[in-house]
Amino acid sequence: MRVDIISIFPEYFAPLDVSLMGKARERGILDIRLHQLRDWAHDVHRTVDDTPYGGGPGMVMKPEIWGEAIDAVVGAAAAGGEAAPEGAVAPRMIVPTPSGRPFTQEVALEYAKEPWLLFTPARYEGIDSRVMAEYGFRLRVDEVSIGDYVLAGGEAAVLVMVEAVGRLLPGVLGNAASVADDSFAPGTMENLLEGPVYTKPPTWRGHDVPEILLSGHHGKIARWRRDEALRRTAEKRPELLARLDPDSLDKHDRQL
Ligand SMILES: O[C@H]1NC=Nc2ccccc21
Repeated sequence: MRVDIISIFPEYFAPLDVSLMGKARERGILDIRLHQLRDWAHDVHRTVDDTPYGGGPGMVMKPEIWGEAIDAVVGAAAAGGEAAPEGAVAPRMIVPTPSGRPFTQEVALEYAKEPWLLFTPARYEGIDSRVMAEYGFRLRVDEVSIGDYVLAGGEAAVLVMVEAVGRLLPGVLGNAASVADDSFAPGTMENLLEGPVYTKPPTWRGHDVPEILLSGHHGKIARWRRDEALRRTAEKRPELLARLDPDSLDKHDRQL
């Protein structure tokens, strides 16, 4: 998967050089390319923002700069100037914004199927809306929020999304099974929070690991884990239980 990120703070993405994402890049599973938005600002101060029409606080990011940057990143491939990723003549454009649709595990799975993503994190009050309108015709533009709170800019949201998507790509996680057992993963754990986890020692400061986990009885362990997931979900996120497909609950579940 190719991932292009255009930002005035490309250094913000240094964390993508380490750990799982770093290894995925070294192994060519993820091809992340960072671009400094100001490279397309031609005035001496490399200005990327201006005051909002209609008044109001803060600044809005200028459409011309974004247009030139996106054309340069996308156009090079679309014009054949640069090898576009296999099967993609244009990327999916993802605009992090508090006013976007919720970013969920389902959206991460959707994005993980894409050969090419373009992230356009904004600072200030956001990007002039005509940029999304302009590219809405040529690319699939998706305005997405990672949560109902306000950040200083979209860069942190891009880090969250790249990690959530990157870890789903084949070969990134050592043990593929761990994707299937994720909280919110489709299938048995869909809409359930993961239960508690334990490792050695069996007793620590007087706290014992639940006996069942030491029993080696895989059927009972799976049952205990599902019970704990249902209990934890009921306690912390009851609204998720309402989304559970009743047919996915067995007789035992219903007794909880
Ligand atoms: O994803 C959003 N969630 C909350 N705040 C934001 C601020 C800037 C960009 C994106 C977001």
